[in-house]
Amino acid sequence: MTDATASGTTLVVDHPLIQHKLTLMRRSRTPANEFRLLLREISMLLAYEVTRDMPLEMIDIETPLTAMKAPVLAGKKLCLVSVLRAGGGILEGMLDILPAARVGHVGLYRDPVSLAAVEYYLKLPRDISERTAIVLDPMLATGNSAAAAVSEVKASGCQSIKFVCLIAAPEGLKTFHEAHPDVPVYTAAVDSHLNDHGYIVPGIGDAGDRIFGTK
Ligand SMILES: O=P(O)(O)OC[C@H]1O[C@H](OP(=O)(O)OP(=O)(O)O)[C@H](O)[C@@H]1O
Ligand SMILES: O=c1cc[nH]c(=O)[nH]1
Ligand SMILES: [Mg+2]
Repeated sequence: MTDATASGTTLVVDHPLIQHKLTLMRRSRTPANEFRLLLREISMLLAYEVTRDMPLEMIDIETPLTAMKAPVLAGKKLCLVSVLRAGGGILEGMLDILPAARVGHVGLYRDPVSLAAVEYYLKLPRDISERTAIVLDPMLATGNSAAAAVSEVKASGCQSIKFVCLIAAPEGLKTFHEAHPDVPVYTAAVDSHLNDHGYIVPGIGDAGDRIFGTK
């Protein structure tokens, strides 16, 4: 499902396999090892969707039987940008499908009181301006972290950017699209709302804590 407003595009990847696996992730009793595996599997399926418009070119090859023209990926190469920590959970599955992609990292945590994104690390490939960047973070809650991560990628000169998450909140999508109307958001679900602490409801809880078992 695609929701395109004047201020930006949200694509909800509602494939039944993704929806089934997301339900298993949401359950509070799902242990960290299963949670990580499910996120990795969903990320492979999201990779399939976010790369759907990658251009192809024809090259000459030889099969054991004959010569033929066959399609290979053309044009801009990819850079996956993982928002630490929780973005690492999506990065693994994306790299399974896109092993030749370069990888950048943006370290951000959410100030628990102001809910502002605080940056503590940045490392992007030198040639990122020649690539399409796919920024990865499972949660888009207030949208502050996603908007800050994409601002860093833009500041590096990259002009072709997509954002991939697992769950987004309507409030955060509005904030994000207003800040970056040119960057489409791919998500497995848009949930109901944010609670008073900025957590997505019904959500999955704190993605980083659930991936790494830190709570
Ligand atoms: O949309 P926002 O309101 O900014 O919230 C989303 C951010 O919160 C989580 O990170 P967190 O700050 O918990 O850091 P962590 O990945 O280290 O746990 C999540 O992974 C996002 O980066
Ligand atoms: O619901 C939320 C909101 C922010 N960060 C998370 O990990 N989960
Ligand atoms: Mg966290």
